Amino acid sequence: QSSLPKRQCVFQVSHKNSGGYLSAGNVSGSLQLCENTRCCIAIYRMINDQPQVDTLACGKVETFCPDATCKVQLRLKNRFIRCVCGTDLCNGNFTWTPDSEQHPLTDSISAADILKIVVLVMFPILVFALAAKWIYFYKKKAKAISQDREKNLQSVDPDDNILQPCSCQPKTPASYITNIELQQVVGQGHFATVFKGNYKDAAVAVKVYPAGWKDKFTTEKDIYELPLMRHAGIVHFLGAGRNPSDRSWFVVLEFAEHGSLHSFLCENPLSWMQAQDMCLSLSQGLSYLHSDLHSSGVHKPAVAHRDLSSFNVLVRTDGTCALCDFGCSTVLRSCSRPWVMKQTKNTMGYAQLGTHYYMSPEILEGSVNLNNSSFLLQADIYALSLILWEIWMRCSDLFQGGAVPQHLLPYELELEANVTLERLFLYVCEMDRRPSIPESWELLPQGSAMKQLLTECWDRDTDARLTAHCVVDRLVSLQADLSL
Ligand SMILES: Nc1ncnc2c1ncn2[C@@H]1O[C@H](COP(=O)(O)OP(=O)(O)OP(=O)(O)O)[C@@H](O)[C@H]1O
Repeated sequence: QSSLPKRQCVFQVSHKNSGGYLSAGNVSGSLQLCENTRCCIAIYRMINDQPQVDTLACGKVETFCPDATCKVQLRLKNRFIRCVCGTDLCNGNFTWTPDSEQHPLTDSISAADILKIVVLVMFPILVFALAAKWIYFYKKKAKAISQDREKNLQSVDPDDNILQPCSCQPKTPASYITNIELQQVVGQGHFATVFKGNYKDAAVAVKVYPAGWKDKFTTEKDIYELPLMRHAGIVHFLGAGRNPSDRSWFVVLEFAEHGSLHSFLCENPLSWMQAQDMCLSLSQGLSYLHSDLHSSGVHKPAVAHRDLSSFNVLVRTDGTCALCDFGCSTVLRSCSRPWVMKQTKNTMGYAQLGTHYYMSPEILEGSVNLNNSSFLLQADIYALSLILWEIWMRCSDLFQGGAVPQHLLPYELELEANVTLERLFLYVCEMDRRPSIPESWELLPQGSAMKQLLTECWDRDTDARLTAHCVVDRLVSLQADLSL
């Protein structure tokens, strides 16, 4: 690229996202000389069915732009039109007619593009319709479950045959999950209700799925039952079954006294050592989940969590963290690289599954390569970095001389609560922005290492992100450097 003259693109940005695109190359008037790309970009916002310029600039991330001219690509519920092209000033020459919107790209799109559009546009609609139906169904069931909560879970239905863990796991005795007394509700997720339960005077957590959510239940149970899944960084699985009275499905887990990391951080500021224990145990859990292990003839495949957030991390009494909620997870089979996904249909629905604050730029944008599932692990790393940021933002030792901020979700400050996917997309993908790191951290001995760790994990370039194993090493050496 260095021997070629720099690509010239028309430059015009709206106030909101000028920061991100200004850095893509030197601007002179309405002309920009691209620094690291040969692609120009044009983004139009649809207002009253008419496109209005949002951004014209050098592309920030595109490395591949085979089209010489600016061809319309529909994006995000048709509210934005975007094109990427690869000739000088090509982004200034954009023609649009309502027909091109109604029949998008019929002349030029490939089968892969059609698939992408179907996945991005049709799938969310389908999921939304199913979700609405489910909410109705679920509310009825949840009410019934709450009314029954004082009753014991009765013996499992032998016909369901789900208490047969894989041969590599210690067998879960059927008697273990009988006669669990359900107490109060401790969590209400999208799919299931989590109760605190009592089994032989010991606290357990019982996650109850309504009868219609067998798929979700099975995905989660199958992940817990993988060989060698017992690890301090993963909540301990005790058994699974079906309640014959209302046909609901349940998994029984170790009970984490402090509940989710999110609620813990809302209520508790942390010392540096507490924060460090949490970051380390969480990263170790993820590193273990991502690892492909062979031990004594037993194989644990790599697993991508795919819904990592501070809501899906639990805090134990000793202050360590454990991963939970594997209802969206995917097992990666690794006979030969690149990774092969076992559950491809799950992968297509990724964007709808994650808690959206934590969705990585490539997932938000839908630009992932579905043939190479290592992107699933890299998307987990992006989410991990946001959780590390959340933990450190509640660490009072990192705000000496000032009050520790209240707990905030990533991007909550910048985009307010209940941010839409569209605003998140603009902020994270188009503007390439991330949660802000306090300037005062630069004065701390560990500040620059923390900043480097976060920025390398939430890098726009998925291949540049650290592995979970590497995050563990960095956290350990961060602590070791401070102890010197
Ligand atoms: N083992 C446990 N011990 C204590 N609390 C738990 C446990 N498991 C889950 N919870 C609580 O229940 C909440 C919901 O659990 P979980 O995320 O597994 O449910 P879900 O329906 O799959 O949620 P999601 O909406 O994220 O898919 C957690 O955020 C946590 O507060």
